Amino acid sequence: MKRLIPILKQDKVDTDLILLIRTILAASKEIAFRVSQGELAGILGSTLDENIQGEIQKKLDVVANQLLKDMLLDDDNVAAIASEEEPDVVPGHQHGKYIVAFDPLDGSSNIDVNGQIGTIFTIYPVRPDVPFNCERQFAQPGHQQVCAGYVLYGPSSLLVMSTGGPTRCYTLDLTHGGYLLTRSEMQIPTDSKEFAVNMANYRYWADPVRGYFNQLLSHPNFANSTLRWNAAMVGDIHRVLSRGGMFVYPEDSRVGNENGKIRLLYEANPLAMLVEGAGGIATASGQRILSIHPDSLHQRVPVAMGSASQVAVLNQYLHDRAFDESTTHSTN
Ligand SMILES: O=P(O)(O)OC[C@H]1O[C@](O)(COP(=O)(O)O)[C@@H](O)[C@@H]1O
Ligand SMILES: [Mg+2]
Ligand SMILES: [Mg+2]
Repeated sequence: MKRLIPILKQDKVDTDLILLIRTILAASKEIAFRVSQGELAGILGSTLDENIQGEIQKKLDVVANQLLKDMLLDDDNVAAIASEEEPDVVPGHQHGKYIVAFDPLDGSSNIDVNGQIGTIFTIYPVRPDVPFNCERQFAQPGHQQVCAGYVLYGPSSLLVMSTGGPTRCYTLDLTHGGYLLTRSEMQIPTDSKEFAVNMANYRYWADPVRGYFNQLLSHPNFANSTLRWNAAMVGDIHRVLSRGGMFVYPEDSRVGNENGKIRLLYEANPLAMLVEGAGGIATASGQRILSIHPDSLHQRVPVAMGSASQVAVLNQYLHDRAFDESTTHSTN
């Protein structure tokens, strides 16, 4: 089985970037160990603190965030970091070549029930035109990412990562502690019957979104459709990368959810790079996610990503409904 570092060298990845990836993965192994220890490691349950998202932080959110922060700030290649659990940019080294953003623990609501959880990360080159430690460093569209990945802490710990080429999957080998290549090129089937959405939010959706899911649940064209929802985007996207399907988190009428729940910088962008690298598509209201120019660290985007034709059908439906509504209004 091939090991990670020789593969990155073969892919001609910059040496400093390889060292930085190694730093992130060292933190992920420590998190994987704590996760496997569960209550024995005292990582279950909540803190009394609220993060910038207005969510009560889980103990493991805080532990994972601190582990990644400590290790990254020790790395000279890092100019600045951003995290779901940090309100602002955390400055690193003035001459660092890269900036890193991460969701230290994705699927927080699954922690106390031993469900699937993960860590999502993304790396960009530092912008030479703005100060190394300011928020504008992170105002780069997703297609500027030089590396994106997640570690899924499940029955086995898996790393899925791209440095711009294929989306590859590695398994953490507990016998020698390294990630070994287990899937050299993940390819998403173009079509699928599986979809992932939190249907309980139906009441908050706009009519066109409701209309699409009404069709999905009743129209003969969509017979045999199957719903899967892991409550951890990293787990749902891993299933999509492994056997196809579509992940959707629409905008809705709840306060704060005007753009849905998924954060652009450290959730949507890295997962979009992996999905596109595996032949799928990743959109926000029909627009390519990787072309969006971020305007704030924790901004959210409505998401539809996965099997290309499945996502295209959804976007076409929403586009047609929006068009119908606009023509109806203009003729009234
Ligand atoms: O509670 P809901 O509506 O099912 O939302 C689940 C979604 O929220 C998330 O858990 C948000 O991520 P965090 O756990 O990192 O906050 C996603 O992973 C998941 O897809
Ligand atoms: Mg998350
Ligand atoms: Mg999180």
